[in-house]
Amino acid sequence: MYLKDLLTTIPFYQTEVNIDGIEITEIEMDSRKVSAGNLFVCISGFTVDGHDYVEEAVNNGAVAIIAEKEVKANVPIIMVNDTARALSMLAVKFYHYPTTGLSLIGVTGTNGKTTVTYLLEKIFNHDKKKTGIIGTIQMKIGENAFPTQNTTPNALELQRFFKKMVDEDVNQAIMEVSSHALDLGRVHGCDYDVAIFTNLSQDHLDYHKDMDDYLRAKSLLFSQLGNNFNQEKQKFAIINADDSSAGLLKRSTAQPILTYSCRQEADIVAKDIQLDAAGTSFLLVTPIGEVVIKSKLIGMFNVYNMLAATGAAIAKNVSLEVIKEALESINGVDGRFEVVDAGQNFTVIVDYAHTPDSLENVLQTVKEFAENDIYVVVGCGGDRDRTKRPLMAKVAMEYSDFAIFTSDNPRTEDPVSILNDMTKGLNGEDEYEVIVDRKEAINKAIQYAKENDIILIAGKGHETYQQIGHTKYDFDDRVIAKSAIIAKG
Ligand SMILES: CC(=O)N[C@H]1[C@@H](OP(=O)(O)OP(=O)(O)OC[C@H]2O[C@@H](n3ccc(=O)[nH]c3=O)[C@H](O)[C@@H]2O)O[C@H](CO)[C@@H](O)[C@@H]1O[C@H](C)C(=O)N[C@@H](C)C(=O)N[C@H](CCC(=O)O)C(=O)O
Ligand SMILES: Nc1ncnc2c1ncn2[C@@H]1O[C@H](COP(=O)(O)OP(=O)(O)OP(=O)(O)O)[C@@H](O)[C@H]1O
Ligand SMILES: N[C@H](CCC[C@H](N)C(=O)O)C(=O)O
Ligand SMILES: [Mg+2]
Repeated sequence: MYLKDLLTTIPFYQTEVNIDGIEITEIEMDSRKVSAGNLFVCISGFTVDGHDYVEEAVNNGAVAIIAEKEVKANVPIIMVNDTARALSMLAVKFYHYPTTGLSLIGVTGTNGKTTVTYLLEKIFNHDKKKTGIIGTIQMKIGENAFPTQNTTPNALELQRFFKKMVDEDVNQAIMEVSSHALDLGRVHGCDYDVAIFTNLSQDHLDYHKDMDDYLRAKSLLFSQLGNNFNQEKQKFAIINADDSSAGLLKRSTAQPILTYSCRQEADIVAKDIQLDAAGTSFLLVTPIGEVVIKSKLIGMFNVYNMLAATGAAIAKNVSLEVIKEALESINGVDGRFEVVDAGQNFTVIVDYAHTPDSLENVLQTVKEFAENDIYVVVGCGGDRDRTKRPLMAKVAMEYSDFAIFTSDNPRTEDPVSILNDMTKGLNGEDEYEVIVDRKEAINKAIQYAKENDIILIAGKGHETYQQIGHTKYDFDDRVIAKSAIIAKG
C-alpha cells in the first residue's frame, strides 16, 4: 500500500519531505520485528520509548517513521500528535477495515470474560459458524490456536488477526476487551456488533486511578458501539442488570440493550436455579421463549456467564434450541474450576480467581458443597494492584478452614513483600501458613488433605508458567498437583 494512501486515515500530519511513491510492505511498532519496506511507528511505552529505536528500525529496513517526538532518520519522518492513536487507525486501514466485514462480539467486565467467550464459541460452533477468539488464554481460528501476551493485544496485532479471520472465512469473532485495552485505545477502529458487560469489582487499581476511572474505561466499549443505524449490522449491548454499574453502562450506549439477571426483572432471566457439586440447572426465560438448562458448569457466577452468552447469541439470531444444546454440552473452560483427578479420595480444584470478588465467588461455591475441610492455596501477582492483596487474603481466611499463602507471578517484586501485603491485616490467631515457593505450597496442601477435603489452588488457572523477575519458568498448577497426589499415593 502507498504510504500516502495509508495516511488518509490521519487527517493532520506533518512531514518535510515528499512521500509520493513510497510503498509500505507492513506496519511495525517493534524495531526488532522490522524488515524491508516496513513503516515503523514509535510508541512511548511504560518501560521504554519506541522513539529510541528508530535507528535499529531503519537498519532493519524501515522506509518511513511515524513519531510524536523529534527523532532523526535518513528516511521520511511523519509527525503526528499521538502515535498510539495513529497506530490503531493505520492498522485498521492497512488491513482493510477487517471488522466492518466481520461479526464481532466484545466482552468486558472484571470477571467472567474468558468464560463467556468460550461459552459463545461453543454456541456458535453448534450453530455451524466458524469462530475466531481473542483473549487471555490464546487467540484461535477454528481449532488453530495462536499464543498471546495480553488479554487484548495491541492494535497492530489485533487488526492483523482480524484480517486473518476475514481471510479464513470466520463467521463470528468473539473477543475479551480489557480495561487497559479500552483506556489505551488498543481497540480504536473495531466495529463491534455486540458488547457484553459481565460485572465490575476491584482489580487493576495499579493502573486505574480509582474504581470510577476503571468503570469509565469499561464504559468505552459501550460508547464505542456508536450511533450507526446500519441495518446490516444491528448492534446490541448485553448488560448484567444485577451489577451496580449497570445504570452507567446503559447510559453509555444509544444502541438497543438486552439486560440479564438472576434477581430481578430483565430481558433474560434465570429462574428456579439449582446448584450442586455436579452442575447447575435453571429455567432460562428470554424474549424468544423459555427453556430448562442443565449445565455441567458449577457455581452461581457461571449462571451469570451463561445468561451473558445467551444475550449475545440471541442478538445474533441463534435459536434457543441451539443455545440449550451448546450450554449443556460444555464441560468447562481451561483452568476455570478445573478438577485435578488422579484417583485420590479428596478433591483438588485449579481456578483462575485472581481478584477478591472471583475468589469469594469460587470459595462460596466450594463451601456450599464441601463435606469436610477446605484448603486454599493462593497468592497475588507482582507489579499489579497492591490493594487487592489483603482483601484476597481476608476472603481466603473467611471461606476456608486452612489457607496457604504463596507466590503467584511475582514478576519484578520481592515475593516476600507481596506475601506481607497479603497477610498484614490478618489476625495472629488465624490459621494460615506462608510458603513462598508455589510448588512447595501445593505439595504441602496435598500432604495435609484427608478424605473428602477440598483443595482450591487459585490464581493461575490455565497458565503454564510462573514469571519471576523477567523470566517465565515452566509451571502448571495442574501438573504439580497431579504429581503431588501421585507421590502421596
Ligand atoms: C502496561 C501495559 O499495558 N504494557 C503493555 C505495553 O508495554 P510497554 O508500554 O511496556 O511497552 P514497552 O516495552 O515500553 O515498549 C514501547 C515500544 O517500544 C518498542 N520497542 C521496544 C524494545 C525494542 O527493542 N524496540 C522497540 O521498538 C515496543 O515494541 C513498543 O512499541 O505494550 C506491550 C505491547 O503491546 C504490551 O505487551 C504490554 O503489556 C504488558 C505485558 C502487560 O502486562 N499488560 C497488562 C497490564 C495488561 O494490559 N493487561 C490486560 C488484561 C488485564 C485483565 O485481563 O485482567 C491485557 O489486556 O492484557
Ligand atoms: N461472572 C463471574 N463473576 C465472578 N467471578 C467469576 C465469574 N466468572 C468467572 N469467575 C471467577 O473468575 C475467574 C476468572 O474467570 P475468567 O477467566 O472467565 O475471567 P476474566 O474476566 O477473563 O479474567 P481476566 O481479567 O484475567 O481476563 C474464574 O476462575 C472464576 O473463579
Ligand atoms: N490479566 C490479569 C491476569 C492476572 C493473573 C495472575 N496470575 C497474576 O499474574 O496476577 C492481569 O494481568 O492482571
Ligand atoms: Mg480473561
